[in-house]
Amino acid sequence: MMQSATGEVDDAGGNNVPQLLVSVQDWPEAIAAIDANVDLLDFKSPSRGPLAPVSPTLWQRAACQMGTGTHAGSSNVPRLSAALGETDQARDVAASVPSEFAYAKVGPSGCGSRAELIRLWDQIRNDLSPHTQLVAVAYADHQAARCLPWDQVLMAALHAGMTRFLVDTFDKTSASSIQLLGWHGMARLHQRSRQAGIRWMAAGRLKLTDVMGFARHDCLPDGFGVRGDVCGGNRVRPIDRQRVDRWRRQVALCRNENP
Ligand SMILES: O=C[C@H](O)COP(=O)(O)O
Repeated sequence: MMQSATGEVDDAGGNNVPQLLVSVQDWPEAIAAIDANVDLLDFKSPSRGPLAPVSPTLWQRAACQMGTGTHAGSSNVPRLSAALGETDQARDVAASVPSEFAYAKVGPSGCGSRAELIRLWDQIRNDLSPHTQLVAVAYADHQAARCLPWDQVLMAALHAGMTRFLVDTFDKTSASSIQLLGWHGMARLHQRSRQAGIRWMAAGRLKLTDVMGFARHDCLPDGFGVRGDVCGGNRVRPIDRQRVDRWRRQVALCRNENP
């Protein structure tokens, strides 16, 4: 078992990083992702926004089947993650997230100050089970989302005692997080997260070919989050199992090259 700078034990097993998170919108997609051995199964409704929630019924189903590790036919038990939506929507649904979920994420759009963001996180954390960790989300296109840039979200997360940080994009029709921040920005983000002892995950219209770019620029995150690229570019279409397999192999390659 590996312990992070924040004292957290790596529950995925030793230096098994980076990990792969795949966002799914229904149960057939969840089964495909589980069978492809993803590390994190993230429930999200991609046609309704960057971090829109699925119905609580689907959360319950996942909790029942995965919480007990009884998904028939697969030995893989990924950890569960719930996208809660942006601000008010997240406030409405947070209390319905089953305690079997390891992580939840709230979109920060419209939170233009650190105080506002921390108030939102406090409200959501209050409604989540103590077993569910809230992940701080920054949008690389923060101007489009009318929220704070990533470095200020990271500092706020540190202040609020959060230990996980996701960089994503708000506008899913435009640039990727890499195009928005550049490799220089990604390297800074990586360095600042490491200094802060916060685990970070890269997302935001990433492509399979980007994975090795992170390795080349010496800024491999603790995880990659993907949806659009495993759907063949259109994130509202169903995920393609072969594409998930390719992502899993590529991420595994990083693991082997960065022991
Ligand atoms: O949390 C990860 C997101 O679902 C990424 O979605 P995307 O790859 O379509 O930008």
